Amino acid sequence: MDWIWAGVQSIRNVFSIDSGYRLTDDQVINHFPNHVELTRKDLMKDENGRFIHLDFIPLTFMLPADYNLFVEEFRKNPNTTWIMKPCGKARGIGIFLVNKLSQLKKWSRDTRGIGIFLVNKLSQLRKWSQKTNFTPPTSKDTYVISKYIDNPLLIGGKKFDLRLYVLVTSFRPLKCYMYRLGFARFCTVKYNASVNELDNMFVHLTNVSIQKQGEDYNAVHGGKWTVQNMRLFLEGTRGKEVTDKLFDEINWQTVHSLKAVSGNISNDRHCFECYGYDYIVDDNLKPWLIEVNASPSLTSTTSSDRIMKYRLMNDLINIVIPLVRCLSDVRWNKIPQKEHLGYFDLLFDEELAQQDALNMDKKLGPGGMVRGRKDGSRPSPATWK
Ligand SMILES: Nc1ncnc2c1ncn2[C@@H]1O[C@H](COP(=O)(O)OP(=O)(O)OP(=O)(O)O)[C@@H](O)[C@H]1O
Repeated sequence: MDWIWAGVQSIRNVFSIDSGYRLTDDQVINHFPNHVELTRKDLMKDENGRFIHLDFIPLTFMLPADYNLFVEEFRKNPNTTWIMKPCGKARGIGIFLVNKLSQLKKWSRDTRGIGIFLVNKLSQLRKWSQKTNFTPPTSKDTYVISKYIDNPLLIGGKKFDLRLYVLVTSFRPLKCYMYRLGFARFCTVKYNASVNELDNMFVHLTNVSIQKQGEDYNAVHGGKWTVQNMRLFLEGTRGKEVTDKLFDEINWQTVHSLKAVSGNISNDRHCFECYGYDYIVDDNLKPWLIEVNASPSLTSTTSSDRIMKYRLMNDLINIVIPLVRCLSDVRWNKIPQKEHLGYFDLLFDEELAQQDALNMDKKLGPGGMVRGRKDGSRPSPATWK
């Protein structure tokens, strides 16, 4: 049996028709062929090729392609701050905040090859393409610009985000697991939304690679808190009910982001994926999905980090390997017994949900209706549909 752990670059070679490589019945690999559908900043589209707009993802535009749409939106709310991110990069590289259109114009002048300009006639485009010998922008040239969540929940006055690990063993039917040992990553400098601090990345970006460069970085705890400690803190300060609701909402958003792309993913049974989900929680305790990483970093910055990542790999192997052994029969995507899940919890099993729905229909009879919860919160995992 072969367990292949490949980088996202190598995956293209493995699945390319030219490589002539075919996975055998006892081989599994850690990415789906087109996993980028969920993780590339500019690619989250539905099966009809339309951008997915989910109310838990900050409003986002592509630049330069959506510049006009962006300007329209900007003018509606001129006091909003936006965050610009280069599409093909990670670890906070090339990110900056914008709160004036003039900053964007300056950026477009300073950035060779990505002139932003307004077009209202096709003839202008034609002229431009002749002049520039038109080549479509590559991911290197494109940026996403997203509404900046400027009211993050602060702990000790500092902004943080959550890194959660989600294992997907099948997209159709969707089967996914949430890891209990995720963590919160804190900024080293107290949050300050004032315009003067917009350039201060130690205030705004929670990436460890950025924070590590700051004077106040603490190498012992690495500016991290386990999700479990975060949960306890929130239960103590805000109450159990709202804390449970927050984490239910995070689980629900995760499932919905996966379901949104599930129709587009090549659901190869040799593949599994361990995604790194990044969430920011705002001061109303609403979680916002910021990014999904297909290759979450497995390097460690502290000793507890090392132990956690070791456990993560161990638990992941314990789930995936038994599934590989049944690749050629119907058991290949069965959910393992609870005691074999380690720190993973089953997040969603579409087969189970369909079965539940069927049973519910039978119970209610024709025209029956399933009501939501009285407090308006989302239903529990077993019945997510
Ligand atoms: N819309 C937003 N509102 C507030 N903060 C944001 C927003 N988007 C990103 N950030 C902050 O910027 C950081 C970097 O953003 P993001 O994770 O999207 O970029 P990245 O460079 O791809 O990082 P990674 O290495 O995690 O892939 C986040 O960790 C978060 O702290």
